[in-house]
Amino acid sequence: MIHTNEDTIAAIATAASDAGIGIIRVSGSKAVSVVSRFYQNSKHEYDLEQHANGTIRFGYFCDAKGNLIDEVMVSVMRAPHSYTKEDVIEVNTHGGTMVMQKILHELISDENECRLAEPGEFTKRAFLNGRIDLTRAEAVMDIIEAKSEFALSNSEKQLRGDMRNIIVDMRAQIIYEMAFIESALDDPENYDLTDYSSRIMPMCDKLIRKCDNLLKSADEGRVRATGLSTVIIGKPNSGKSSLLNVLTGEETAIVTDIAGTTRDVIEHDVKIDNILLHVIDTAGIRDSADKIEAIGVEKARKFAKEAELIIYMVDSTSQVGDEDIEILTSVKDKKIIVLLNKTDKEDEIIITKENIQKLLETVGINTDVPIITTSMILGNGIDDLKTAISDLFFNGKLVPEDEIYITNLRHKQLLEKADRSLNLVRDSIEQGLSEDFYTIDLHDAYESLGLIIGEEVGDDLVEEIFSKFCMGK
Ligand SMILES: Nc1nc2c(c(=O)[nH]1)N(C=O)[C@@H](CNc1ccc(C(=O)N[C@@H](CCC(=O)O)C(=O)O)cc1)CN2
Ligand SMILES: Nc1nc2c(ncn2[C@@H]2O[C@H](COP(=O)(O)OP(=O)(O)OP(=O)(O)O)[C@@H](O)[C@H]2O)c(=O)[nH]1
Ligand SMILES: [Mg+2]
Repeated sequence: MIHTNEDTIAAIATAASDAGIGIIRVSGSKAVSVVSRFYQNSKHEYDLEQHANGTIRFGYFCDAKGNLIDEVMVSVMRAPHSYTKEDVIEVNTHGGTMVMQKILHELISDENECRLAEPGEFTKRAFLNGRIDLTRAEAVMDIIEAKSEFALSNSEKQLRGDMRNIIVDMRAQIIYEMAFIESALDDPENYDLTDYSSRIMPMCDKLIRKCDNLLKSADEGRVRATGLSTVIIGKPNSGKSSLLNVLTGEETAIVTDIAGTTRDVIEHDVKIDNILLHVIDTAGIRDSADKIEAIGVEKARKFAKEAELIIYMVDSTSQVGDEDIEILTSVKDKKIIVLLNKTDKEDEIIITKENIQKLLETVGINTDVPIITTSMILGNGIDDLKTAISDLFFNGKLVPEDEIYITNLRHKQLLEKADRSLNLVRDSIEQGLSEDFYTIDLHDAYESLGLIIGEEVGDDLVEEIFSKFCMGK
């Protein structure tokens, strides 16, 4: 059967796991009549067709033969006042996977009337029916996937329409100039292009700056949203796994006093204030005859190479030397924080911050690398570590700013394209080319920005974007 946007669709909107309540959502012109077939009110006196909009009522959901499946609550939201702008019914059942599946199965059994929704199809309809633009539809997905305070708050801003408004505003400025040029070329008597280039130049610069600022936010936005990949490396027994455990607040990794305890990499997401870190604990680096340990050491080096942040762990009660130089050299171009650990063993400390400073100089690492004294046993130095991370990556700003960050690769690429087109407009102006030259590039910029909010976007792209959504959304 060919799926169309006119079909009535149904899907489980809540998680596919046992929960208190589950919602099965139905959308489309047949929604009310399809659900009516299975819905009974306690006194049989009540008809779904009469159900007041936006209200919820108790009743029974029975199968086609009239056998009770579950007691439910049903809400009706008629077009256009619904999520999809179509008639929407939500059946609230007990949230067992079995009961939700059974009800869904009844609803979609008669395929001509109602079929299973594709992933993201409800939100796709909200977009196609004009309730939300593409950035807001994408925000819905981002909210569901958000794993940090930042990711969530940024996506909520996008859902609110902040991104859309910026783009709409930029496009309005572009189309105004395009219209002006066109009118002037058609009707030179009434529209004067004398000195026009000195007027359009500032506008162009402003738009380019806007693009550049948004693009700048993209890299920071990604780190903030998906987490900073952070690798803890150092010699065996320095306290790397202890740090991971302190950060996660649980026994995530095995800690013993035997050098070479950690062999494989251990990964864990850790939230530090508003920053999400993807922390990777690794095997202590040394030459090992043990085959398994040697593989672990190789892995540690590989992960360190791909990391965005290196936490270099040093045992302050143990000599530093060639091995440290060798490890630090391999990560010298990364952002590094050095932890000088085990400082609770006051009498045994032989390595100081100054020694580390010298070591870093030997390796040729910038001397403003933070060196923090810590004790994993006492939990000392963790706050300093947090501050150092926020300084390194966010200039000390931990609270998300009110500005919106670009976190979507599609938006980033289209903004880059618009940026390039606007720079071409700028070049044309500088070269004193005639106005009709600008319009081509202005139009390209206008189109690229339009694709971000979903105007002039083709069916293929719409399919691709919404197919990444989850079921029932
Ligand atoms: N039960 C339930 N909870 C949900 C949703 C839902 O669809 N059902 N949502 C989504 O998945 C989100 C809420 N988003 C929504 C956005 C708009 C409309 C809506 O009906 N809008 C209409 C009418 C607005 C009104 O009456 O004020 C409109 O914009 O025209 C519904 C939900 C999160 N929680
Ligand atoms: N006194 C003291 N002992 C610590 C501290 N941090 C870790 N230790 C101890 O040092 C030993 C090694 O700690 P681990 O966290 O397993 O060290 P590691 O760097 O993961 O070691 P490998 O996995 O072998 O590379 C354990 O006995 C820890 O209890 C600290 O700050 N002070
Ligand atoms: Mg370890």
